Amino acid sequence: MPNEWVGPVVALRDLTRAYGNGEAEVRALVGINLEVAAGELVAVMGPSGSGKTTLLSLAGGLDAPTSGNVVVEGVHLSELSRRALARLRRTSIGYVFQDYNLIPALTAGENVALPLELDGMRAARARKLAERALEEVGLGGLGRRFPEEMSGGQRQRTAIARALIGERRLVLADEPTGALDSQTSEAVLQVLRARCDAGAAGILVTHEPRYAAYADRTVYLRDGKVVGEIGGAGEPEPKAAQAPAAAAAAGVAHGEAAGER
Ligand SMILES: Nc1ncnc2c1ncn2[C@@H]1O[C@H](COP(=O)(O)OP(=O)(O)OP(=O)(O)O)[C@@H](O)[C@H]1O
Repeated sequence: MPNEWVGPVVALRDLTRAYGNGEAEVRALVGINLEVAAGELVAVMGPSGSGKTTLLSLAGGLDAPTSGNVVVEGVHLSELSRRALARLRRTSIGYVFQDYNLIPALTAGENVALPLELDGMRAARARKLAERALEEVGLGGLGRRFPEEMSGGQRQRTAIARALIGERRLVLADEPTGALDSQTSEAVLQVLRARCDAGAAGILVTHEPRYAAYADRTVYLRDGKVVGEIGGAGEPEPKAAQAPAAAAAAGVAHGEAAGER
C-alpha cells in the first residue's frame, strides 16, 4: 500500500476517557500522550484497571475519548463520519484481542479473508492472501480447518493472521498470548515484531515483562496515567527521560502502590 505519511502512525493527544457521571465517574484514562511511529512496537503495562484496554480501544477507534484526540496517520478520528471510521478500522488497523472472535461457521482461511472481502476484494484473491497470512503465522495448509478443529494456539494465530492481513499500518494487541503456552506465545510475539519491523506501528498490552522485551519501548500506566516509560531513543514525551521511570515501572509492573496520585 503506497503511503506518503511520514509522521507517527498513531498519536494520542491529551486523551481522557471517563465512564459514568458525578460520584460514580470513573476516569479510565487521564491526559494520555503517546506517539507510535512506523516500525515501532510499544508495550503498555500496568496493574488491572489502569486503563490499558481503554487505551487500545481508543487508539483503534473502537471507542471515543471524553476529551483529547486520536490521530491516525494525520487523520483526527473524531472528524471522520461513522462510515469513514469503519472503513479506516477495516483497512488500516489490525486488532488482536483476548477473545479470538473467530466466526465458528467459517474456516480459518475464511475468517482471515473476511476483512478483505468486507472491503470489497474478490473472494479468490482474498483467500489467496489469507493463505499467505496463515503461512506467516506458521499455519500454512490449515486454512480449511474450522476453529473448533484447531488448538487454542492455532486459533489465536488465526486471529493474528486476520489482524495482519492487508498491510495494516497499525496493529493493536491486547494480551495476545492469553492462555497460550510459552513456545506459542514467543511465536506470536515474533510475528508481531516482524510486522513492526516491516513498517507497521504496534501497541502491545501485556502483563509479562518477557513479552514487553519484544517492544522498543514500554509505557507504564497507573490510575489512567502514564507513570513511567523505559526504552527507546528520542522519546516523544519529556516524561520518558525521567530517571525514576524504571523504579516507578517496577512498582507498577508488580501492581504495588507507589504512593503517587
Ligand atoms: N464500560 C465501562 N464502564 C465503566 N467503567 C469502565 C468501563 N470500561 C472500563 N471501565 C473502568 O475503567 C478503568 C480502566 O479499565 P481497563 O479495562 O482499561 O483497564 P485494564 O488496565 O485494561 O485492566 P485489565 O488489566 O484488568 O484488563 C477500570 O477502572 C474499569 O473498571
